[in-house]
Amino acid sequence: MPELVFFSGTMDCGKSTLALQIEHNRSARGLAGMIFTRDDRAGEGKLSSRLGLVTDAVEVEDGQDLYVYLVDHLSQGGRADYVIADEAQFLAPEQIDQLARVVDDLGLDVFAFGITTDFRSKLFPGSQRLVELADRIEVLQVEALCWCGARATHNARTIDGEMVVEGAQVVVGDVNQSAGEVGYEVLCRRHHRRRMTAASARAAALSPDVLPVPSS
Ligand SMILES: Nc1ncnc2c1ncn2[C@@H]1O[C@H](COP(=O)(O)OP(=O)(O)O)[C@@H](O)[C@H]1O
Ligand SMILES: Cc1cn([C@H]2C[C@H](O)[C@@H](COP(=O)(O)O)O2)c(=O)[nH]c1=O
Repeated sequence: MPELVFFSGTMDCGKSTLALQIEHNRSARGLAGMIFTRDDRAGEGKLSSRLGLVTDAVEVEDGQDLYVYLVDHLSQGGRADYVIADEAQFLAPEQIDQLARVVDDLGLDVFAFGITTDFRSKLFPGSQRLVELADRIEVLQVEALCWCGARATHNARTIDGEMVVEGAQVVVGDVNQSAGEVGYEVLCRRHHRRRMTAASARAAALSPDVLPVPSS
């Protein structure tokens, strides 16, 4: 039975790498994938992993009907044996419904990859719809870690290493950004709740309040 599978995890946990591996294994067996993405850091029409792999993809536009796109592609003689959708958190809920229809009416597997929650730990609308509709949700096995060593479950947005909680839901960016740029850091829930990033934890550890007082 074809399935809609949602591979989810924090930023930087290997989602795009897995998408590229699925694509590689299937195309090595002569299957043809339709690869969708939206706002990948590598630029328009790209699906990229931090391991350096990249492939071409169809850049999804606002209001684009993904079911109709596939039907048009197939009826013009194109092939599609399965579908990959990376950065699926950026898709509109209607586009997730269209992907579910691709599974049910066209009989294709759809593998969607994305983060579930934003920097305020609120669901992205596309991810919410995936949680509602997916046949299966797979949490990635390679755990990203918080600076404290615990499993990272949340995504923080940072400016100069400090966590921010105001701003637009969508700001394309990366972990390990340079000074002054909007960046991201993955944290465990405890440290996300306390807004404690690696930089603020380091600063707190160096603060005179917590330095050991020499005994006289
Ligand atoms: N230099 C490296 N050596 C080994 N693994 C790396 C290296 N850089 C990144 N990675 C792996 O790649 C993962 C990020 O992969 P990526 O597919 O870009 O993540 P995502 O799509 O989830 O944001 C990291 O969690 C890490 O496991
Ligand atoms: C938390 C959060 C992330 N984003 C953006 C930042 C990146 O461009 C992508 C996630 O990419 P990855 O391949 O999973 O690393 O999402 C955002 O726009 N808003 C957020 O709150």
